[in-house]
This record gives sequence, structure tokens and C-alpha cells, in this order.
Amino acid sequence: MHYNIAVYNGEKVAAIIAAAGRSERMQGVDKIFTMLGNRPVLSRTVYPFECHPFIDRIVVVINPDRVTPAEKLAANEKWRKVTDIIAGGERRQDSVMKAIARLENDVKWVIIHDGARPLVRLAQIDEGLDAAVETGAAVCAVPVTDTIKQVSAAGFIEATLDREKLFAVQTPQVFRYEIIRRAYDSAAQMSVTDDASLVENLGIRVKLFPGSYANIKITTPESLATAEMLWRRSGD
Ligand SMILES: Nc1ccn([C@@H]2O[C@H](COP(=O)(O)OP(=O)(O)OP(=O)(O)O)[C@@H](O)[C@H]2O)c(=O)n1
Ligand SMILES: C[C@](O)(CO)[C@H](O)COP(=O)(O)O
Repeated sequence: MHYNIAVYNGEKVAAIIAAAGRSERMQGVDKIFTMLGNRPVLSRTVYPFECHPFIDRIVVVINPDRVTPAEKLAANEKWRKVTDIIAGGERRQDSVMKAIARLENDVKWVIIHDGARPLVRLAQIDEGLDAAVETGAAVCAVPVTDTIKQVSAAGFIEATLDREKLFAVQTPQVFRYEIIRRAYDSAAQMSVTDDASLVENLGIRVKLFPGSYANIKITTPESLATAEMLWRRSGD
């Protein structure tokens, strides 16, 4: 059953959980269903969105081979807000595009989040919505902590970039529905690694809001080990 009661400033908010990747860098572990503190990573990721008072509905995009396990998980977890579990596409952006197509015009805000970032906090959802009010687009990010070099194809340093201006962008990424829909519609030929890139391409300013060094993306076995340590430390 879907309860239509949640709004942000009177406007409906949908979340998209992009979880349709192939976990190719995980050496055979399906990172979306692997356990983190006795619960699958996907459960951990969906939970803050399921609990959040502003989120009305959630679309989960899943690898085509894993739709049935995801549906079983949704039933076990008794997720009330997950209205759609759909098969993803080839690239992350193809998966997100399929999810956006599921949303109707009555949704005013869309929060896009990686299924592989289970350590997102409830407060980051609030902060993202508040940050997005100004231009209709906001992404969470942290200052980079390494020195970043621009390198030639031959492997030589070309430039040392000014670290003060460099941020590592995470998810959640928050957009007005009309903006993200237009961004995805207008950039079918572009290949991007995050949703904000498509919005930037429209010439719309994207605001940063504080991410967290704990909001890691599980990408490699090492990052899963880090996530487990961070999860234990969080005390949940
Ligand atoms: N076709 C795709 C590819 C990725 N993702 C999702 O986008 C997020 C970020 O992608 P990434 O960490 O690169 O995940 P994978 O694509 O699974 O990783 P890999 O490249 O190692 O296969 C993940 O939650 C992943 O499930 C997606 O929904 N659809
Ligand atoms: C969207 C993202 O998580 C922001 O950091 C990231 O760009 C996803 O990249 P990936 O290549 O799909 O891991």
C-alpha cells in the first residue's frame, strides 16, 4: 500500500535509488545484496529514504538479473514507499533515466542516490532539499583531501590543480523534477558519471551542500571493509 502523505514545503518528493550496476570491481561480490551489519546493503540504503518524513515514494532501479531478489527484499522489509522496482540500463545514467520516466508531473522534487552508498544520513536529505531551493539543483560533496594532478596520456603530470576549488561529489543529488527531466531528455548522446553533469549542461547552477567522508560508495572490496568499519562505529 502506498500512503500519499509526505511533502516538502507542500511539494511531493520522490527518491530514485540507482542500484542496477554490475559490481565489476567487487571481485565477484554483488555489493547491492552483500551484508552490512546483518542487513543487505540495499536495505541500509533505502532505510533513510523510507523513514524520511518528506519522501513520498521511492523508485529502486536494479540489475535486470536481480529484480526478483529485490522484490523479495522489499516484501521482507515491508517498505511502504517503494512504489516501483524496475530493471536498470547499461550505464548508470540509463538506469536513472528509466526511473525518471516512472515519475509523474505531480512529483516536484527528485532525490537521486546510489544504491552503493548505504551510509547516507537522514540529515543529508533535508540539507539537500534546502540547498536545492535556490536554483532547483544541489549535490552533496566533500573537499578533496589528496593533491590532484592532471596527467597526460603518456603518464606525465601536466598540472597540479588548486585543491581549494576541488570537491569530490557524492549522492544524494537533488533536483526539481522539471529540471532533471529536461536534463535527461536533452542529453541522450552525452556520457556522464553523475546526474548534476546533465543539469550543468543546461546552464543551470548547481549548489553544493556538505557531504560526509563516511558517505562512501562501495566500489571495491576495500571500500566494503571501510563501510563495515564505519557502520560499526555509527553504533546502529
Ligand atoms: N547501469 C548502472 C550502473 C550503475 N548503477 C548504480 O550506480 C551506482 C554507482 O555505480 P558504481 O559504483 O560504478 O556501481 P557498479 O556499476 O555496480 O560498479 P562497477 O563499475 O564496478 O560494475 C551504484 O549504486 C550502481 O548500482 C546503476 O544503477 N545502473
Ligand atoms: C554519482 C557518483 O556516485 C558521484 O560520485 C559517481 O559519479 C558514480 O560513478 P560510477 O562510475 O558510476 O561509480
